[in-house]
Amino acid sequence: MTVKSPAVAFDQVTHRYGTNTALDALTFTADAGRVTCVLGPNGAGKTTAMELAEGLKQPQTGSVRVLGHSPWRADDRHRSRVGVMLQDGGLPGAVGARRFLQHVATLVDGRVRLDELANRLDLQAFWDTSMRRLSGGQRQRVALTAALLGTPEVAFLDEPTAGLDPHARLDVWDLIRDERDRGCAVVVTTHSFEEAERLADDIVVIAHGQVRAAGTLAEVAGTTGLEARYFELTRRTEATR
Ligand SMILES: Nc1ncnc2c1ncn2[C@@H]1O[C@H](COP(=O)(O)OP(=O)(O)OP(=O)(O)O)[C@@H](O)[C@H]1O
Repeated sequence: MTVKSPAVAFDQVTHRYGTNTALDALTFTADAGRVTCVLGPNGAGKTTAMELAEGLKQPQTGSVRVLGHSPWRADDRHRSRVGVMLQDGGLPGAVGARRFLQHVATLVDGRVRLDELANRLDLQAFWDTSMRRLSGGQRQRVALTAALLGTPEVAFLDEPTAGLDPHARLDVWDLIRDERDRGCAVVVTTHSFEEAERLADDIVVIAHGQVRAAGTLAEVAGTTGLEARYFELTRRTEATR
């Protein structure tokens, strides 16, 4: 029997900003064909972990592997297999969504997908408005489309539904499930228990740069439910306040 290696693997990853330890021997995996939701309080280290996996930061200690490669050293071919939605969007302000996404589509061979995603996320409603004039939720949908245009094998989505209205949130959840069902490893950071419960196959709870729990949703939620378990795992003590 062959054992498939995980799509994403953090092994004993420590990352410091000066004297501040953002990640402390962080170890977890995420698999193809599953949605892995990463939960944790503000400052827990989620974005730092995502940025390491996206190849935007150089690892200091430990190993990060995505599709078997070190993301920091990865070439263009590797990058084309990975979709990234950053927390701040990173979108240009002056152009409209249509021009921006058409440009991205030519880079990742995603012209056919652009029509599908634009329909599903209702982008035509603001297609030609310059991105600086879009609402936060509209920009989120453009950023998500850009991340998925290339039909990636791994997608890192940093709080993909933050600020979305309830309809848009359902559309995004459906889309994420379909990405998972076609075999993509989808890694989602979120502060929403509802989102994690409705979307996640697997859960990773991080606090102070360490994994406090990892496993299937049922394993992590246990008998008390995800929210109660989360508060138990990330409880603030006087020493950490
Ligand atoms: N560029 C940076 N320079 C210095 N410290 C940083 C930098 N980026 C993050 N940090 C610190 O690293 C720690 C982890 O931050 P990170 O952004 O990874 O957390 P997070 O879990 O994504 O938080 P949030 O839920 O608020 O997005 C925090 O203490 C933060 O202040």
